[in-house]
Amino acid sequence: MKQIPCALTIAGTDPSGGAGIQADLKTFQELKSYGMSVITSVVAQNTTGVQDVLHMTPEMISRQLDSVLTDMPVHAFKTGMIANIPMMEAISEKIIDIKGPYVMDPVMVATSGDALIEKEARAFLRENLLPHADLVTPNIPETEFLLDKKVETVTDMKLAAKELVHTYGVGAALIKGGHIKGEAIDFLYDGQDIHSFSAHRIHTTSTHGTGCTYSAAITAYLSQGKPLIESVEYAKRFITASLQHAFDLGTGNGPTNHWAIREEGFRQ
Ligand SMILES: Nc1ncnc2c1ncn2[C@@H]1O[C@H](COP(=O)(O)OP(=O)(O)O)[C@@H](O)[C@H]1O
Ligand SMILES: Cc1ncc(COP(=O)(O)O)c(N)n1
Repeated sequence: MKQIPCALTIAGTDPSGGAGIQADLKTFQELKSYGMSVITSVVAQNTTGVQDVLHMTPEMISRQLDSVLTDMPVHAFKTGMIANIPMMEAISEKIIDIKGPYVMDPVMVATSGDALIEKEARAFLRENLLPHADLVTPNIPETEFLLDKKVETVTDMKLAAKELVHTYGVGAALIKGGHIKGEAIDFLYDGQDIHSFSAHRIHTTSTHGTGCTYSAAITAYLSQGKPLIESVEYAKRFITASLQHAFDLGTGNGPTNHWAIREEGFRQ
């Protein structure tokens, strides 16, 4: 029987469907991996910002992880919003048993500017969860929080990727350049070489959930057994198309278009 690629996301929710668990599951589905999810926080949010948050207990996160891990294969998984230290402890205890690659999207602040992680938890994430990850995908502000220094140029981005791997023990680091001027260029350091992934900057305000969708696409491709560099390359095309055809929905920063590859018609 054909093996079904299975991808898991451990993240917060977005009832308006553009970010978090909802974006991840849509992306897994679109890219033909079987999607599974463990919810860390229920977030009342939409394209304009975050209205309220309810955190799951660490016990409930562990129970959800047990439900998945005792019954289902996980060929790759990602983490997104993990708001506090007890949640991080619960997650790090369970994920060490998962064999598939781990993609960490170190979610800290929503596009709207609302904080999604407690300040004291940032260092804990870096010291305790990051070393378990095969890939971390910070945007520029997240890279600055993780390394406690300014990242302003492409040279800074490349150095930051190397520092995350060599000093903090993550397998590979992809620094995303959505927040600097010019080309939308991302740099991946895999422990050996720097690889760049570039796209023309698209003039759109529909960027809600961009980081979630990108890391979910990488996770989907990894769950299918594609190598890291190829997974990032395909995911970059996916996120660029999703931004190019982004939906004009909501009154704030609209969601990206998870169906975009059908419109672009490129092969996966
Ligand atoms: N306006 C844009 N045009 C094209 N690509 C973009 C644009 N904004 C972001 N990207 C790309 O989208 C991905 C997410 O990047 P970024 O915005 O930095 O992350 P986040 O959503 O986590 O803040 C990266 O590949 C980045 O280069
Ligand atoms: C639950 C959750 N996780 C992550 C984000 C970040 O979204 P973005 O990719 O726009 O920075 C979000 N808004 N909500």
